[in-house]
This record gives sequence, C-alpha cells and structure tokens, in this order.
Amino acid sequence: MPSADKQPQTLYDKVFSDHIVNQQEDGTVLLYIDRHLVHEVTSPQAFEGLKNAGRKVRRPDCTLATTDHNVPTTPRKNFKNVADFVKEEDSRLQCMTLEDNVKEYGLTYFGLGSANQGIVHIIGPEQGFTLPGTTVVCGDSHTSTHGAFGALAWGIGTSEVEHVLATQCLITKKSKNMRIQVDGKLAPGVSSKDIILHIIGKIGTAGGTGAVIEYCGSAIRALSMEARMSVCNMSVEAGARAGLIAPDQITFDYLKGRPLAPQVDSAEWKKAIKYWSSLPSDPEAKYDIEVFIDAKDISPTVTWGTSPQDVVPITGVVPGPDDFSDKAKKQSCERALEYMGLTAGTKMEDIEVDKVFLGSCTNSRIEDLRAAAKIVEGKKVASNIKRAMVVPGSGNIKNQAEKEGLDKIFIDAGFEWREAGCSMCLGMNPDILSPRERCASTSNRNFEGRQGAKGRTHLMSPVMAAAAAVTGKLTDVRKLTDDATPQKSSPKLEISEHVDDYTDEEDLDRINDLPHDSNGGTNDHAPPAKGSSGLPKFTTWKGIAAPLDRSNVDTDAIIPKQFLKTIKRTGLGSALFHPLRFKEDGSEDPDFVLNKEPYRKAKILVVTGPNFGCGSSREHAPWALNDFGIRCVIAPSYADIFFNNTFKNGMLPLIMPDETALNKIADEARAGKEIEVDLVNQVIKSDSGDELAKFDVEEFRKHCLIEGLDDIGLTMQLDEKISKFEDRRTLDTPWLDGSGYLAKWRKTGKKNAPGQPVKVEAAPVPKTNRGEPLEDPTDW
Ligand SMILES: CC(C)[C@H](C(=O)O)[C@@H](O)C(=O)O
Ligand code: SF4
Repeated sequence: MPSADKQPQTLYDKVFSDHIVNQQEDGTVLLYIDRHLVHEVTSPQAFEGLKNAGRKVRRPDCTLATTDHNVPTTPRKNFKNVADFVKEEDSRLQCMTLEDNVKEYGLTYFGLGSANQGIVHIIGPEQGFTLPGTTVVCGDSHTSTHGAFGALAWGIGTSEVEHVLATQCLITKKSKNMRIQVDGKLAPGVSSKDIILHIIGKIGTAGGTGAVIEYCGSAIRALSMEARMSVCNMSVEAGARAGLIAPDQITFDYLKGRPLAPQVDSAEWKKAIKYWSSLPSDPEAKYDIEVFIDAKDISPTVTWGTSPQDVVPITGVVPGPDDFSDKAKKQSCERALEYMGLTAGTKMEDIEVDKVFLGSCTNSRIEDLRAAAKIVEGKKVASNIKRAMVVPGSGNIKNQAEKEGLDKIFIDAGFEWREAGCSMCLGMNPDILSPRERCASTSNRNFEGRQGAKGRTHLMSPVMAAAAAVTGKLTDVRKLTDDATPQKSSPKLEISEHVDDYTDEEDLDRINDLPHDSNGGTNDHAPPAKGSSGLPKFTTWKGIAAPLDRSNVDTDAIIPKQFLKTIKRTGLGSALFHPLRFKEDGSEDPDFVLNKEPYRKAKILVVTGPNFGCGSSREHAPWALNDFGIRCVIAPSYADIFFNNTFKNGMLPLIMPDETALNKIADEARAGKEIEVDLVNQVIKSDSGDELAKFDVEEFRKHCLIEGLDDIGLTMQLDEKISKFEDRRTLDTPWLDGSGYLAKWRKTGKKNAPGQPVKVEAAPVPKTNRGEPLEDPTDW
C-alpha cells in the first residue's frame, strides 16, 4: 500500500496512514486493525457487551486467543480440561469463559492442551501472526512487544477490545514521533534488557508519553528478533503508546516458515517482502523528540526501587533522597527504600535475594533460556534461594528447550522447570512472592505488590537473574563468565501443528455455516447500529474531591491483580486503591485519604503528581473508580491507556498541567469542600461558584461524553467504509486475510487441520464485500 503522501515519513507515519479508514477534521481517525490478540483477563466483559448488543466478531480470521495470566504452571501431563485442571475458582471461571466465547464466536484458540499455548505476546510472533506493517492490538499493555516487527502495536482496554471485536477498527489519534537511537557495540554481559532499562532510567516512566518510539541505531540493528521484542516490550514502561523497529533481513529470516506468515518463496511472500522493505523511515523524516544513547555507556542494569525508572548499573549503590533535587522524587525515593527494605549507599551487589523468576513476556523466549542456561550450567542455586523458577513463554519454547537439554541444566542446578504462562510476573496464579521476599526477576514491572503483596522485585536480564540464582545475591554477571552475550537464535524453534479440538462437529458446522465473504474469514457483518446508546451522559459533575499527593500512581495500585479475576465490570469499588487503603491485616489504613471523612464520599479525585494510571491496560482501574463513585479525575498528566479507558466508561480524566491552578483545586479538596466540573463550559468551580480553572478537552471526546455515546455504534455506521478498506486490503496485502487455522478448517471442512497459512486469491476486479464493484478503489 504505497502512500500517496510525498513528505518524508517515519515508519510510524507509514503504518498509521496505511490503516486509516476514516479521518475527521480534528484528526480523530478510524484505524483498521489487522491483528487482534485476546486473553482471558481482559476479554470476558467485551464478549458480554458484544452478546448483549447482538453483535458478531467481524474478523474471526484476524483474531487469536490464548489463556496465559491465570493458568497454573504445574505439569500438564494429565491435563484433560480447564474445568478439572485450574483449581482456583475465579481463575477457572475466567479461563472457561474464554473457552465458551471462542466457541461461540468461532475463534482460533490455543488452550492448555496445546504446545501453541503461551503468553499472548510470545505466541503472536512465534506463529507468524504478528507481521511487519500491521496494526496489532490486545487488551494488554505489553502489546508493544510486537512493534519489534515494524508493526504498530499497542495495548487497549476492554471497551476497545469490544470495539475491535465488533468493528475490526479503533478510534484513535496520531501520536508524536520519538526516535531513540542506540549506536555502538554492546559490551559482553550487556543485553537488550539492559538497553531498555537504561533507556527508561534516562527518559523516565513518562518520557515517552504521547509518543510512539522508534528504536534505531547500530546497536538495535545488531539485535536478534527475540532481543528486539524485549526492547519494544518495555516501551510501555517508558510511557509510550508503542515502540517499533524497522523490519529488515533479520525480521524476514525470523518469519520464514512460521505457520501464519506467507509461505516462503510464494508470490505472496515476495509481495510481502517488497511491501515490508518499503516501511523503514525515510532518511529525511522528522521526529518530534530524539534521544541518543551510546551503547558503551550501558552496563548490566538492575532496578533498586518500585518503578522501572529506578535503575542503576549493577556496579552502583542504592541511591538516597539526597540524590534527587525534586521534592516529589525525594519523597518517592524514601517511600521506595522503605518498601524495598533498602538503605541508601548499599552496594547493589550486596543485596541478597530470596527468589529468582526467569520468565514473562519480556524474557522467556528460547534465546533468553539459552543465555541463562549458559550461566547456570554445572552450578547450583545458592542455599539462601528459597525458590528459583524457569517459566518458558510458550509450550513450543518449552519443548525446544527440552530438545536442547536446557531443562536438565536448570533442574540439575535446582531450578523448577514449569509450564508456560505469565506466572510470577504478576502472580494471578499461585506463583507469588510472600511479603518482604526479594526477587531477582526478568519481568518488566517492579511496582509495589506486583509479584505478591509486599513482595520486592528487582528487574534485570536473564543472565543477571541466572547469576543471582547461583550466588544468592545481585551479581555482576561478568564475574561469572567472559561471554554472556546472548546467542543468535539457532536452531530455529519448531512450532507444533496441533490445533485445539475445542469444537464438536455441531459447533464446527455452526461456525462453517456463518456466512462469510470474499475476505475469506469474515463473519456476516452485523448491520450498522441505528443509533448509539449506553453510557450515562456527562455534563456537569459536582461533589467532594479527594486530594492525592502522589506521582506515577500505577494501575496495580489502583486495583491489584487479585481483583482482575472478575468477569463483570461492577463491584470493584470496595477494592479501589486496595494496597494503599488497607493494611496487611486487612484493616483500613486511617491515613489514606479515602478512609477519612468527608472523602469516603468522594466523587472527584485530585492528583497532584504526574503520570496517573501508568502500567497495565486493565480497565478495572476506571471501573473501580467509577464503582466507588469517582467519575472525574484531575491530574497534571496520565498514562495513555488509562486516559483512554476512562473516557470509554463515560468518565472524565481532566488534564491540569498548570501547577498554580492545580494547587488551587487541591486546596479546595484538602479543605473538604465540594467542587464542580462543568464539561460543557470547560470550567472548574468552587462550591461557592467561583472559577478555579479552565480546562481543555478534545472535541470528539467531549461530544461523546456529553451525548453519552457508545462509540461502537458510531463506528458501525461507517460499515461501508470499513468494507471498502477490507476489499482494498485483500488486494494489496492478501496475506492478511484468512490466515487463521479456523479459515483452514472452513476450506478443507476438516477438523484439526494442520496450521498452514491459507491462501486467499485476490479478486481480479475490486469489489465490495457485497460483491458490488468498487467505483473508485482509491476513494476510501
Ligand atoms: C492483565 C493485563 C491487563 C495486564 C496488562 O495490561 O499489562 C497484565 O498483563 C500486566 O502485566 O499487568
Ligand atoms: S507483563 Fe507479565 S502479566 Fe503482563 S502479559 Fe507480560 S507476562 Fe503476562
């Protein structure tokens, strides 16, 4: 899809503009989504919404589901079904709900019985579902991982999951272009995880807010695909909407032979390579923000605090409040030191750990396991380590590692060798830290309570975690080996041909009977909605405002993992800010604002620190606020996904960058007075009617809030345009249609057909989905 725009373009500009279905004057865009990944935690409420509205999944062939967050990582030799295997009731319900939904809507699904199951961000690339130049979304913040392929990939909330299921599109706006160039050669012992931790340490967790980051430079180009995925994965920890890397020969070689990528050397493959090769940024392209990093400045890097930006080289010491000039940062440092049980000035290498976790969507790929095994080989886990676990990212990775004997190396050393899943990265299953346990972890988040209530996480690379396991403390891996550079992936991972047998003949017949069109895998398009409905209108909102003097409040703090197991949107108010509101014994913390009068009845939250709602894409965060009674948050800035999710629930996240105005509002809140937010006139007033501040809000979002519009209904009114876009897509990038296993079944009429890409011939004359010739194929 060559762009008509002659201006030099970035990779992001190209992928974005190639997916525009419709554009409004204010820049609001309807963007087509090529790939939708689904997991059990963020989808139940989306499917429920779909069902309630009588809508269908528009593109089952572009949707891939798996179960990963809740699943046990214990042996699956005797696995028969989820109902018997998943012991925790609420986890079981979530997994079974996903299975019911994939059956109901005929989606491709990798369940616990399949070697193809794994962490959603591992399996997309592994299967060749993630391809260069595509738009990829998932109800999960680490969707940024897929950007390693030159795909525009970002995390969305549950309302947007429903929107994509129903329309295969999203309403969005263009972000800023940010370039991070890393030049030079990485020193031995330094890996891609160190690159990204170093970057986040430099730009901060809000450094990429409002931007899409393109990583480039010779150090990035030299990375394998696995290593590039680790970098892009943590773009969200840098606050960015997405992170991407231009596709090149390394990308193409990785994709060769993947089941859902075009077949190598076919006409489609050649066409795809031509398109993919056109994607790298034009040499003259302009970026809004540029950052340069010299690879030689990067050491093995570890976190000391409770934010991914709290990093130091392993050779450094724990910082103290005096190392920061800013008052808020001094306070955060004090709090982090207390939480982490650390004293300023302690050498990082003197910190003993209790547990080691080698896994997560950042670092559980075959290359990570190979590199860690090299460090561990012939050694034993130190006697002070209570538990060291390896959790491969997918069944295929586990099988491959076993073929190479890596499991034996880990087991002989004293590691547990587990089945695939998210596991101790967030502990939605039984793999958690006990209070005050310290963990060397290859995951991506070190928030308070992330791996278990009061647990302490230090983030690091796989080789560094392996080194910590064998010495019992944080250790500079370079002391254990001269060569801790990750190997380039070889041999290539073998992918299982197993397709989950979740449908019985009747289901298959029902799915096969669904009308589908020339796009080779599309459900009957639901008729455009007559009107849109659903959300309570937001015009003015008045009430008690609770002040919260904190920065970087993450969504794990707003609503922690144990409450994500619900399949409903309601009932979360009592768990809002759980870790802050309740003490370890379950009693209320009298010092927390929402436990004080009059704030128990707060309807507005006034946050004085920046970057509210960072971290996960869980829409449970706005649901919990809403359920508590808070429909408006006022803060200097927000993390992107939280900001978006809040609007989707008829709530107003109001940006107040002016410190003086914000303090004026916070003072009213501290005095326990009511304030009024008037969205129509864009003004905040005191209880006595005085104007406290004016505020800005995007026109389209304001319109939707005031009218209480459900934007799925709005998008469905553009059905004709979406269909035209799809027809065009079939012509230009035919490899994106019908590449699901399900479509293969439709073609062959067989169950359990091996997962081969399905070739859908492009129609010679462009036609609409209804078979009418396109009058002007360029008019869309
Ligand atoms: C459960 C999901 C919404 C969440 C995310 O979006 O990141 C999870 O994967 C996490 O890492 O916290
Ligand atoms: S960050 Fe952790 S919990 Fe989230 S998707 Fe990745 S592995 Fe799973």
